[in-house]
Parts: sequence; structure tokens; C-alpha cells
Amino acid sequence: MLDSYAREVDYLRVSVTDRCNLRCKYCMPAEGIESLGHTQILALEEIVRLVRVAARVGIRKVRLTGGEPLVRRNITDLVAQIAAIPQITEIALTTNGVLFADLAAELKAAGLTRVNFSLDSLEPDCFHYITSRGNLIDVTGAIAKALALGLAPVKINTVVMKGINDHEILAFVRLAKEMPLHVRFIEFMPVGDLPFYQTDRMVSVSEIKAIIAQQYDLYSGPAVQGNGPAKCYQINGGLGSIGFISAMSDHFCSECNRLRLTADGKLRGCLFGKQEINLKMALQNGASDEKLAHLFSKAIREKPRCHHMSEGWGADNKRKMYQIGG
Ligand SMILES: Nc1nc2c(ncn2[C@@H]2O[C@H](COP(=O)(O)OP(=O)(O)OP(=O)(O)O)[C@@H](O)[C@H]2O)c(=O)[nH]1
Ligand SMILES: C[S@@+](CC[C@H](N)C(=O)[O-])C[C@H]1O[C@@H](n2cnc3c(N)ncnc32)[C@H](O)[C@@H]1O
Ligand code: SF4
Ligand code: SF4
Repeated sequence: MLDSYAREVDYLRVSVTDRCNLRCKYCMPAEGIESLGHTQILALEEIVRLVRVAARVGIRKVRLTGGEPLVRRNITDLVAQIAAIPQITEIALTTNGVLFADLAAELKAAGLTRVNFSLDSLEPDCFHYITSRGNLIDVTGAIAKALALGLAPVKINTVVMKGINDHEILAFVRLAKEMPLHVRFIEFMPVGDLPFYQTDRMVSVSEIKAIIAQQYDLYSGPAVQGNGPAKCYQINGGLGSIGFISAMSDHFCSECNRLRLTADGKLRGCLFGKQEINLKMALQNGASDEKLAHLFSKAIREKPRCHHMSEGWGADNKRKMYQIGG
């Protein structure tokens, strides 16, 4: 379905949980997180019903995210049930990878199409520092497993932070050159009013490109399969590719194609907007599929033209990235 700015909205990002087994400094504080209770989050059957209804208004691609989607119990059943909805042509996952290796084969058998991994450092100590508790080897093992299972294209999301991991930019490019991995450098966004965010920790895409240009020529090539905002480039002789997600310096809102469903059942037209439609409440009040479809259409019609992130997150905006589904 087209929104008010003639953008085709066919992509739904579903946050299946606000919980996570890591504490990446750019996303969650290390201590003091209060998770939603079981009764507050959408049941798996409710998620499946909402995706089925969303398909009626034109949603064709679904991405499971969070929090960490793989900490949600019975996630494989959810994948299988969404994959069984005839209009849904793609079901993808964004994960930190920690639990992926053990679940990979069953997720693929259930119908998972592809997977994006968050990986911000290739150095064990730096990785542990950024994630507050993670082991790099779990994630590299998970990535190897995804490649072995042919869940291609396998993408890597790397949030670049000045003085933290910006010295590894060229190492990530080398990784994308030597392996069939699609590394996307992401600008650090001030999502969720986090104390760790500082304007001078953000490294812009143009700064990242200047560092890469010291050693590599990037050139435009065939687009990598995807529905997201990354701009993709090839490396001479490379097996993978490099992408840039310039959420801050050059936002991509004019091409936005997505809605977001939060773990507690709120439908959002924009990652940064404050407007939400309470689908959990509608479900509890016995809403029919027609009524729910109407609410999805309303979210699409009222999708904002673009974000206003430079104005800050707003003290009244209590939402965090891990609650919205990054
Ligand atoms: N500003 C903004 N950033 C987004 C949006 N969607 C994704 N991002 C950023 O892009 C990163 C990568 O997103 P992924 O979850 O891997 O999904 P994707 O890029 O849509 O996936 P592909 O379909 O593989 O292109 C996220 O972590 C966010 O930082 C969005 O709608 N707005
Ligand atoms: C919130 S996580 C959820 C999925 C999963 N736990 C993971 O880490 O891939 C989704 C994505 O959001 C990104 N993200 C979180 N906080 C961010 C921030 N402040 N700026 C930019 N990207 C951020 C992460 O890098 C990750 O790729
Ligand atoms: S980015 Fe993903 S893995 Fe890291 S804390 Fe946020 S939800 Fe967890
Ligand atoms: S900031 Fe909002 S409008 Fe812009 S791309 Fe992200 S979700 Fe879409």
C-alpha cells in the first residue's frame, strides 16, 4: 500500500522481545533494565495473526528483531508460521548471533530466508567491551554457520564509534573482501536517550569512506538483496560488499518502506516518531481482522515524511531502540 508520500510500504519489522543477552553500549545500559512481563508482550499467535492481517494491506517482507529475537522461546515456530502465510515472500532475522549457531538449521528448515548479524569489533577484548558481556567467538561461529547453510546474503551490521572501534574500519573491509559477507557501516544514532551517546562519538559515512579510500577503491555494483536503507558498493576482487547506513548525515526517509511492531504490540510508522497504534489493546478488545487491517492502513497513511532526530530524542519519549526493534 502507498503512504501519503507515495512510498510503497511492504516491509514489517517485528520486535519479538525487548530482552537481550548482551548490553551493547550504544543500545542498552549495562544495568537496571526492566523487561516487559509475559502478559505485556504479544503472544506468538498474536504476532502471526497481525502479520497475516498486515499481508492484506500489502506487507510482503518481515524481519524479526528485538531486543535479541533468539532469546524468545519457540522462535522457530514463529518463523514457520509466518513463512506459511502465502503473501509473505521473505522472512529475515537481525541478531547478535550469540544463540544462532545452535538454532540455525532449524530456523532455515522453518523457512528463514536470510540473516543479518550485529558485529562491531573483530577484536575479542573490544567486542567484549562494546557488548558488556559477549564472546566474539560465538558470533564468528554463528556467521560461519549461516554461510555454510547458504542463508545468503549474510550481512554484518557495524555501528562505528569514534575512539571505540573506528580503528577497525579497514579490518572490516578486508573481511568483506575475503569472505562473501556484506558489511554495513552504520552511523551511531541518538536513539533512546542513552548516556553513552555523544555527538562526537558519531562517525559520519563520509568520514568512514575517507578512511576506506586510503586502501580500497569502492565502486557501485549490483545491489545486494535487501529492503533496508544501506547504499552498497563493491570492492575490487572482493567476495562480499560494503554498505553504508547514513541515518544521521543523509537520511533515507524518502525511500522508507517499513512499519514497526513493538514487542508490546504497538504499531509505529517511524523508528523516531512518537505515534503508536496500540494493537495489543485492540486484540484484547476482540478486534476483527477488518478492524486490525484498518489500523494497519491508518499507520501507513499517517507515516511521517521523515525523522527529526537532530532535534534530539525528547525527554517525553520513553522508548528505547531495543524496545522498538532496531
Ligand atoms: N533511521 C533508520 N535506521 C534504520 C531503519 N531501519 C534500519 N535502520 C538501521 O539499519 C540497521 C540495519 O538494519 P537491519 O535490521 O539489518 O535491517 P535492514 O537494513 O532493513 O535489512 P536488509 O533487508 O538486509 O537491507 C539497523 O540496525 C538500524 O541501525 C529505519 O527505518 N530508519
Ligand atoms: C536493536 S538491535 C536488535 C537485533 C539484535 N539484537 C542485534 O543486535 O542485531 C538491531 C540493530 O540496531 C542497531 N542499533 C542499536 N542501537 C543503535 C544506535 N544507537 N545507533 C545505530 N544503530 C543501533 C544494532 O547495531 C543492530 O544492528
Ligand atoms: S544491539 Fe542488539 S544485541 Fe546489542 S544490546 Fe541492542 S538488542 Fe542487544
Ligand atoms: S527515520 Fe522513520 S521515516 Fe526515516 S527511514 Fe527510518 S523509519 Fe523511515
